[in-house]
Amino acid sequence: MSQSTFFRVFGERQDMPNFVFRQKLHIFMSMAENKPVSHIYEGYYITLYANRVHIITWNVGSATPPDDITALLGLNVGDGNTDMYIIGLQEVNSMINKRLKDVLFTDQWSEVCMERLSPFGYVLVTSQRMQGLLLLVFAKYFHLPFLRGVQTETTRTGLGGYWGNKGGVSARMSVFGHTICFLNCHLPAHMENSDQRMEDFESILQQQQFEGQAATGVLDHDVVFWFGDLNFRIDDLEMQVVKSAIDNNKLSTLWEKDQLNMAKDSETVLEGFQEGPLKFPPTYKFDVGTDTYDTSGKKRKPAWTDRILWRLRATAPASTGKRGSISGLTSGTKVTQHFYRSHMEYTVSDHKPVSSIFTLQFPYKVDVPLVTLIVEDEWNSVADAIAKFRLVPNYSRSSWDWIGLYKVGFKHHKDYVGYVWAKQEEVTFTEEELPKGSGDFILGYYSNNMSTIVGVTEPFQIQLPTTDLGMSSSDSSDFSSEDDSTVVHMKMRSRSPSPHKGKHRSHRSRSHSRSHSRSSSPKQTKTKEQDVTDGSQSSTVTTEGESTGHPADGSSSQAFHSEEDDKDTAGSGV
Ligand SMILES: O=P(O)(O)O[C@@H]1[C@H](O)[C@H](O)[C@@H](OP(=O)(O)O)[C@H](OP(=O)(O)O)[C@H]1O
Repeated sequence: MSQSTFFRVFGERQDMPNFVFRQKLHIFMSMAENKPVSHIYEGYYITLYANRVHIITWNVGSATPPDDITALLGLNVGDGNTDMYIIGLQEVNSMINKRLKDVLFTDQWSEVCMERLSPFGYVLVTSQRMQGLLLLVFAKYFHLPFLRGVQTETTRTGLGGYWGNKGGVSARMSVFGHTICFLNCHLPAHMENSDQRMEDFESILQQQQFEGQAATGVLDHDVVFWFGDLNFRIDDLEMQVVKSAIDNNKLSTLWEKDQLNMAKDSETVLEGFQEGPLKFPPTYKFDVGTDTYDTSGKKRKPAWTDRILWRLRATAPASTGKRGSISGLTSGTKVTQHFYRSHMEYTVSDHKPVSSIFTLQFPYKVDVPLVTLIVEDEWNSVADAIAKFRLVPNYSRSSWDWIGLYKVGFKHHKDYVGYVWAKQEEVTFTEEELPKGSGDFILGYYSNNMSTIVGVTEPFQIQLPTTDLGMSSSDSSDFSSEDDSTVVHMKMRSRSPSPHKGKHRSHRSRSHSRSHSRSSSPKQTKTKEQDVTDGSQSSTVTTEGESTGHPADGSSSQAFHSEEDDKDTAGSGV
């Protein structure tokens, strides 16, 4: 690649010194050939591998979700470049009757978040609930194959560790090969409990241990985001002084009395944690339905109870970057905070939500999918409804792996239109089982051993002539013998509108490798699971018992849980 082409393609500065160009080109070429790049040259970051993460924390005070959370999610102002949404809530209504309902159905907060985010291409990666604490992790659907080793943890610290009204819930994963942990905490309330808050935080860190070789403790992760209702208060200052500072926008006078800021100087457990400046007024405590600080008999002093911090594994001194952003540098990963703000317009709770947007920059990126799916750009007839797939060597395959057909705008991996067991490298979707009507769809390959989608296609259009659909079976819930690679057409659960209106984009597989062969006629599949091994790639196959359920029920996932479960996949470099 010539220097001028490199500049044009990657938008790099024309006046880049030649030696920097050569270093960057070297990194780029190494990555293009899937060679890991283990170090950074002279402090120059290649800017290709940035992930934008939007974090929200909100003590919702048992309220039902407000009508519109568009502004909270920044969907009205965003440029669509956010890769992940992390939503940490506290005090989600967990009265016993509500809790039972939430077990049977999705809770209202998860539902409203999925409802708003799915039309923009975000799917729920994982969620964890512990009484009032709820953590939701969303990502653009095409990132799913690169979010691996997803695990969650919960720790109760209420009533001496027996009650989950206080504590922490976390989700960890490797994101394009870099380990990240998101920890949502609700620490003890009240002014006098600052030490207890620190003790509980330490206890949460100690107790939360994940499986696997890489990053077993929260602080072992390359990046940790710690957020929640941390409940720290403003010491010493009288109510009137605090309120006057808020009214006169003299917030800096309150910073040094903020208990969390003060604890940073003395508590070793807080070493390395960084936080942006608190330029928004304290987010606690408000009269519900207003922007007025507490007028109740409790007369709580305003405080920054709701916080978002981050930590890089091997910390270097924080530096102030361009445009006042805060940066840190370690292990080749860089975190830049863009916003740290509150949302005063939300009044359903006695707390205001707080949000922050971060860019994570990585010197390299593991972005080779474990499974590459290949489909036609358009399915205009039933004969087009074929998918082929290739597995990377050492992929821990299961005979319960399946390929889901998803309408673009789907909410989570179970929100499929239909599926086919992935028993051989070419699978067909029969006429009866194709979705009715037209639209943009993707295929996702679900790994039973990893409990996640490990390969996706780009959107393709299904638009079948009505005659093709005329013979559709009225009973779409039937399914055939498991020996057939047969799509089971499921009733759509909680479907969302597609963000793509009409315009078809011609894509096949989301991967580096784009070989686009397909046979002209659908192959009838009768392969038994023991024969599934792809001769050219020697993938391993886990052989289990018979399945009678649909894949989302994970009929095999408990009884036949592979030892490889939850590991960052072999051969993935994660
Ligand atoms: O959720 P829990 O575990 O029941 O804990 C309560 C919660 O932290 C409330 O925010 C707090 O009210 P304030 O925010 O008004 O302090 C209340 O204090 P209280 O007992 O003084 O009402 C706590 O008991």
